[in-house]
Amino acid sequence: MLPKINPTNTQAWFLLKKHYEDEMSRKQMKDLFASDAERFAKFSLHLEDILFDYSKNMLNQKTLQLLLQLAGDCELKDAIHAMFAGIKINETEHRSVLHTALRNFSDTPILVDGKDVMPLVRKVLAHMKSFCDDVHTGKWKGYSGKKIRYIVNIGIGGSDLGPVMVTEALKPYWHEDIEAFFVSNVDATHITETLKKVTPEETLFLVASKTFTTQETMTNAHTARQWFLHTAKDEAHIAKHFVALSTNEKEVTQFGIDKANMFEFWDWVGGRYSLWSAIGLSIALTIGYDNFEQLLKGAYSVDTHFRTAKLEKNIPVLMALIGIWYTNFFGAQSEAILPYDQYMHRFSAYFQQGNMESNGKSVDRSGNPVNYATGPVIWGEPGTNGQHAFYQLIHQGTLLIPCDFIAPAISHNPVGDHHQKLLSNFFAQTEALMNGKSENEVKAELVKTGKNEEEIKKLCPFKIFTGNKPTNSILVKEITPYSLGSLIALYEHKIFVQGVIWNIFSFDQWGVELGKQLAGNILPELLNNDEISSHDSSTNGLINAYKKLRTPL
Ligand SMILES: O=P(O)(O)OC[C@H]1O[C@@](O)(CO)[C@@H](O)[C@@H]1O
Repeated sequence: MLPKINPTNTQAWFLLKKHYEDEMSRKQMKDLFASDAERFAKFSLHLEDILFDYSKNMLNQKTLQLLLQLAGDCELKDAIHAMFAGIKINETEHRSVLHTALRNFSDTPILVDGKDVMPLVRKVLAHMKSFCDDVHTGKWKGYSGKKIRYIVNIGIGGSDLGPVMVTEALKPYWHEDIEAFFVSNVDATHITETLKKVTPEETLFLVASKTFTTQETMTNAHTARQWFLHTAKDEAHIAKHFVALSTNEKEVTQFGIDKANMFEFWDWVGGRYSLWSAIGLSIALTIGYDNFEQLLKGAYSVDTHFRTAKLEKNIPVLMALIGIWYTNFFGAQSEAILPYDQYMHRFSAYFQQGNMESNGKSVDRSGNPVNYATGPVIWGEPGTNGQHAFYQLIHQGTLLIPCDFIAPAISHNPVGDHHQKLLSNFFAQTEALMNGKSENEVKAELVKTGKNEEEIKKLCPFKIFTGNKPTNSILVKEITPYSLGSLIALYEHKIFVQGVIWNIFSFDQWGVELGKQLAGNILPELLNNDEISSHDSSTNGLINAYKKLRTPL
C-alpha cells in the first residue's frame, strides 16, 4: 500500500508556500545566474550520455531543500521500494505495477502473489526474439510462400502510442526488409488507407490489446481479417498472418488466433507502460530484437538510477519536484515537451497518455476530493516547428508554461549545417525564455532602426520579453535505442513520483470508462432512421441532424 498523506498538510508544503510568497515569486532567474557563476554546475546532472540541466528554473538551493523535504514528508522512498518490490500499489485494481520487471536485467527475482515473474518475462522475450528472427530470415513465411514485408500493428492508446513513438524515433534503425504501419482509430479511414499500402501475402497483423475487448481494436482487427480472407480465402492461412499481443487468452482464441501465436503480458503491466512488453513486438520486428533489447537496457539503467540515487541527485525525482513546484505553487496548468529532433515527433504525444491518464485524477488515495492541483496538460511539437506555431504564447502570453527542451548532440542526418542550426535554436530559446529582453534593450534596438521617439514609445511595450520562463534542457549524445529507453523511463518515473506526492492512484484509468459506456448506448440508435428523444436536447438534436444529413439506411 502507498501512504495516504495529503501533501498540503505537510510542513514542507507550508514552508514551500511561504518560500514562494516571500521570495521566489518575485525572483528573476537572470539574477540567480548573475549572483552565482557556478549555477549551471550546481543545477545540472549527468546520467551516462544524458545531461539534465535544470538551472533555468525559478529555484535556488532552499527551494530544492524544501521540495526534497516534501518528498520525504510524503514517504517517497518507501513508495519507490514498494513499486519495484511488486507491492499492489494499484489499489483500485488490486494490481502490482511492474513495467520495471519487463526490463529487469538483474538476477533479482520479482514476486507477484509469491511467484517470481521473471521466468515468464524472459520466456516471452525469448519468444519475441525467435519470432523476429524467423520473420527476418524468412523462416516464417506468408501463406503463398512470400516473406513478411509489412507489419501492421492494430491497437490504440498504450497498445499503439508507444510502438509508434519508438519506431518513429528510431527510424534510422529500421530493418531494411520491414515496413511498419500502425492502425488505431476506429474511423475506417485509418485501416482503409493503411491496407492500400500492403499486400495480404506479405503482411503480418499484430492485434495489440491488453484486454482484447477494446472496440476500436477489435473492429479494425475484424476488418483486417475480412480483407485478408477476401484474397487468402482459407481461414487456415490466418495463423500465418495474425498474432495477438494480450493478457486475455480466452478472447484471443475466440477471435480465431491460435494461442501459439499469442505473445502474453500481464495485468501488472499498465497499458501506457506496456511498450517494454509483448506490445513492443512491433518495435522489435521493425528495428530488430537486439535494438529492442538495447531500449530495455537503457530503461533498466534509469531504473537502477531511480532506485539507488540520493533524491537530491535523482533526475526523475528532480523532474517531478520541479513540475510540482510550478503546478502547485506557480499555478502552471500545462507542460510542454519540445524535442529538437524530427524523429522524436511523437514523443510528447506519447506522454500525453503516460502523464494525463496517470495523473489526471481529482480523488486522493483515501477516496476524498483533492484540494490542490494534480496532473498538468502535456503537449508539444518538435523544434524548430513549435517556434513558428506557439512560442509566441510561451514567450509573451499570460500563462506560465514550463518547457522541457530535448536535443541530441549528434544527428542521424548531418546534412550541411542543418544540425547546428537546429541546436542554435535549442540553446537560444531557453536563453531567451530565461533572460527575456528589457525595455532598455528594446529601446536601444529601435533607436538603431531610425524610428523616432514617438514610434519607439508606441512600439516598445509590444517588443519587451519579461523572461523568467522556466525550462529544463535535456541534452543527449545521440537518440539511440539505449538512450531513448532511458529518456522514456525518466519520464515514467517522474510521473510516478508526482502521483505519490499528489496522493493519487496513477495506475488505474476509470475516467476512460463513461464515454465508452455511453457510446455503446448510442451506437444502436444510429443503426436506424428513427428520431431520437432519449437524451438531452443537444445530444438528441445532434443525432437527429446527423440522420437527416446522411443517406437514409
Ligand atoms: O490495450 P487495450 O486493452 O486495448 O487498451 C487500449 C487503451 O485503452 C485505454 O483507454 C483503457 O481502456 C488505455 O488505458 C489503453 O492503453
